[in-house]
Amino acid sequence: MRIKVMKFGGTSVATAEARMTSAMRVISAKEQGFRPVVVVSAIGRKGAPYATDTLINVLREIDPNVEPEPRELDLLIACGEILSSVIFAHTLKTLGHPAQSFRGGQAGIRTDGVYGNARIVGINPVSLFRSIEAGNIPVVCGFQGVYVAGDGAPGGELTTLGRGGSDTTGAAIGAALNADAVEIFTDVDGVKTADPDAVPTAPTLRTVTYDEVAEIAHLGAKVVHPRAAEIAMNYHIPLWVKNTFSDDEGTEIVTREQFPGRRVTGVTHTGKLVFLQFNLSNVDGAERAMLEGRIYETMARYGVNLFMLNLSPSSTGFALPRSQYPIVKDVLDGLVVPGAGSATERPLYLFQIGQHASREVETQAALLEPLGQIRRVVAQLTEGCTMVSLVGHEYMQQPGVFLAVLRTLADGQVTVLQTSDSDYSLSVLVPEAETNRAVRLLHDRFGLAEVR
Ligand SMILES: Nc1ncnc2c1ncn2[C@@H]1O[C@H](COP(=O)(O)OP(=O)(O)O)[C@@H](O)[C@H]1O
Ligand SMILES: N[C@@H](CC(=O)OP(=O)(O)O)C(=O)O
Repeated sequence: MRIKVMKFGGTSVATAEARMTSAMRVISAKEQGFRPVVVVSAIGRKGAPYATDTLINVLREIDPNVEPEPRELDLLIACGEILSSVIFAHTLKTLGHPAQSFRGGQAGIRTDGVYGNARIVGINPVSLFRSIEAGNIPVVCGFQGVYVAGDGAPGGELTTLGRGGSDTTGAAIGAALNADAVEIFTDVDGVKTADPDAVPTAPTLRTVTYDEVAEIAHLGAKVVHPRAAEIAMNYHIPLWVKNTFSDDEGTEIVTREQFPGRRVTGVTHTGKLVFLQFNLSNVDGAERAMLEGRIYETMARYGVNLFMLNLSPSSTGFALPRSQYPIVKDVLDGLVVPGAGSATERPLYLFQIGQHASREVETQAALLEPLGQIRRVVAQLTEGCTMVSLVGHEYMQQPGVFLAVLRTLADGQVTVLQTSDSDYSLSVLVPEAETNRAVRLLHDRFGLAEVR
């Protein structure tokens, strides 16, 4: 059985017309002899009545000061994909092609119990195979699964896979069904050398490797979810990114062996970030590792996505998405960590975010005053920044690339606040207002308009 998984993003199912275009692509795959399995995202983008962001706001608007429970939020936002899959399946039916919609759990997608950012732990595709064998086109809700705890609720708990997670559903279903290909349909021709909003002339890459695309995605390009690229790579599933609304051939994602060589692939940028640099010069040498451990354990426990990590004998720091900053401020500002030693001698480390102590920190300080010596661990706070990254393979560690990045930005009068690198990327933290300019400068400097 030649199965093709076809994932349609929010814009590809946004209107009846868009759904018709998407449905015709599914029918065409069926006519070519494939057994299509569809994965859909919620209808439309921010502002559309059933888009994920709109559903999140339904709870936030009740009282912005009360964070919704992640479990409840997942139950609500998963409705966006449920609505979308039923409508899409019915659209196919009206065109004469039997179709059946499936919630993530009904499609056999099991996850861990991390609401809002669950990971798929296994897929039992039996219901999808049955549906296909009965002549249907299954239409699976993207971005959701079910967590079944050993002694928990018998039907399990609904979970979502993190923003943009329908791509992950597509790749995972592709792996579970041993699909011939997974196609991610969106509103651009494929993976481009930069976000077309920043560089409208950015060309579409014809071929990228799984690790390049995972890096591009991790460093901010929404076009494919990094976990989708990882899953497709691990299970050797051919992956494509295509435009629902054009006949462009799209981007094929392949292994490094299939596409060796050295190049700069693209420039990406993240959304708004906040940068925190903790001054540890006040901390006894032996206790630094303990405090660093405490900071990073806390970030991991709250699922905070960290960028630009740095560690030195006197400080440690990282950038994080602006949207996650309230959680971090909540847990770290005013946190008290006792140092080693007897109750009367040990220092009490008091965390403070920003140069000016909040009321929370001052209250803690006043309460702790009689108990021992307080040592403040102050984090310098830089708000309103983004990370711009040059992505490529076998290139980043070449002598001179880093210098070229810094010179280009200096000549363009872009302030660089921090830098970091990995095997596949070089990143700079810049003021948010300079993001698009920095992307364009690097795109020009590395000749990306010519890359294919
Ligand atoms: N390097 C890139 N290549 C292609 N698209 C990109 C890139 N960086 C950012 N994007 C953005 O990603 C969008 C597609 O992702 P997304 O909004 O999640 O679509 P969908 O709703 O179809 O899943 C494009 O409209 C484009 O603006
Ligand atoms: N609807 C979810 C999941 C998703 O993947 O959406 P899209 O494919 O439209 O990016 C979200 O907005 O996060």
